[in-house]
Amino acid sequence: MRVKICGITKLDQGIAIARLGAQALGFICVPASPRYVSPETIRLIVEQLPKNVDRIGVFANTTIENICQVAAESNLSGVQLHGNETAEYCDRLREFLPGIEIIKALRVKTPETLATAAVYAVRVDTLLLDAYHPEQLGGTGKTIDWMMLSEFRPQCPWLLAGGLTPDNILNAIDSAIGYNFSGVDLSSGVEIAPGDKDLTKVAQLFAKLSQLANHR
Ligand SMILES: O=C(O)c1ccccc1NCC(=O)[C@H](O)[C@H](O)COP(=O)(O)O
Repeated sequence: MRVKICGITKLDQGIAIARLGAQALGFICVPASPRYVSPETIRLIVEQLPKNVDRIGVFANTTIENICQVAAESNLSGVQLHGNETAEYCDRLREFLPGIEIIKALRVKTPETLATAAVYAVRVDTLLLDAYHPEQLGGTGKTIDWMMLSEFRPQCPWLLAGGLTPDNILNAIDSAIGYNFSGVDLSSGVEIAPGDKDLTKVAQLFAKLSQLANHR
C-alpha cells in the first residue's frame, strides 16, 4: 500500500520519514499555506531522498506555466491538483508534463462529489479523496464520512486523505478498501505544528500499518 506524507518542509524530517517507509512525500506549493515551501527548498530535500521515493508538489488553482516551472526547478516526479481544476485543465497539464504523475484531489462534501471522479479518472494517474472545508483547501485534519466510500469504484488508483492519524488509520482503511484503493495520505495527523512533522507519530503510523497483511 502506498503511503504519502504531505506537508514536508524540513530536510531532516523528509529523510527520516522516507526511512520510516513513506513511498511518497508531498510538498505544498500553495503560497497561502502555512506548509508552503519554495522550489529551492524542495530541490534541496529531493536531492537527498532515495530515488524510489515519489516527490509530489501540491498546487491549487494556479497556472500550468507555474506548475511546469516549479516541477522543473524542484525536480518533482508528480503534481497534485488540490483546487477547482477542470478535466480540460488536467488534459492540458498532461500535454505539458508527460511522464509526470498527475494526482487530482477531490474535496468530498457530499456523495455527489464522488460522482465527479469518473471524468477525472480517465485523465489523471491517481485520485485523492480529501475532506471538504469551507475556508481551507487542505491539511485541515477533517475526515471524510468513510461510509460514503462503499460504492466508490473509480477507473484509476486512488488515495484516501483527510484527518488520518495513527489512531484512526486502520478503521479508515477498513472502510476504504475496495476497487482501485491504492493507499493513504496524511499531513496534520502526524504533525507537531503545520509543516513540522512528529516523527514519533509517523513511526506509530507505520507500526499500525505493519499489522495489515498487504502492507508493502
Ligand atoms: O496542507 C496544506 O496546507 C494544503 C494547502 C493547500 C492545498 C492542499 C494542502 N494539503 C494537501 C494534502 O495533500 C493534505 O495531505 C491533505 O489535505 C490531508 O490533510 P490532513 O487532513 O491534515 O491529513
